[in-house]
Amino acid sequence: MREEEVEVAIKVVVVGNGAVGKSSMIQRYCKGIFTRDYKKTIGVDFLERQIEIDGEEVRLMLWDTAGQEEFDAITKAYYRGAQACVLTFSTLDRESFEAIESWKKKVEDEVGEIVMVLVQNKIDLIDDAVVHTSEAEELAKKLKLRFYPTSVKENLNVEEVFRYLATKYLERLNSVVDIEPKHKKIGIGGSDGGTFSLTSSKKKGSSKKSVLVQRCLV
Ligand SMILES: Nc1nc2c(ncn2[C@@H]2O[C@H](COP(=O)(O)OP(=O)(O)OP(=O)(O)O)[C@@H](O)[C@H]2O)c(=O)[nH]1
Repeated sequence: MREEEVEVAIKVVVVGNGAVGKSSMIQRYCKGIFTRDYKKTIGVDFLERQIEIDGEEVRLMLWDTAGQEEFDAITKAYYRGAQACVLTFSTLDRESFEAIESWKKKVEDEVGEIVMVLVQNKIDLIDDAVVHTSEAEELAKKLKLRFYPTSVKENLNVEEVFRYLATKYLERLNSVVDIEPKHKKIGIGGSDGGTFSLTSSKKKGSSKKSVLVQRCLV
């Protein structure tokens, strides 16, 4: 077992109906760009970005999944091992809002209960909205999720969404590491537990936690 401090890696899946802005959100967050072109995601894709939370390095691996049902069989396989999820719908697409609970279920059926957030994208087009923010807030309350209205185009709240997920995940991780006996292998996140495993190696007298995250994607 390695003793040095190892970064935490978090697999985040971004889900929601087609054309709600999932690929755009990931591109904005990881590459700082926005494009008007719509190119349907076929299957899955992933980008990553490293951030710091309370002095801790966190690597976010953002998995972009196709919104169309025809790709369900492929995308479901990629939910495995996810530790966080962005449930996305569009301000201009009522169906995408109504599909949120089924997206949540699809993810939870694969990985169990993980950190999630509800996102209403394209808020820059609020004048043409077919879903009101108050309805989204109500849904978030019902599902016990944090809600963020975002505009990927205007770069509004995108950073906040991913920072929230990472912070929440670290909170859970740290509380699990604190209560686990030393040197015991633990899993957090997906119910299959097979994609990531964490080994606590907290040293006596050391206030700093050292968490080994092994990445073994299927
Ligand atoms: N006005 C506006 N347009 C956006 C925003 N986010 C994305 N779009 C546009 O919406 C369209 C669809 O965006 P994508 O990111 O490809 O959507 P997706 O959810 O990945 O779609 P699938 O790959 O089919 O699942 C593109 O034309 C984007 O430019 C936003 O915040 N505001």
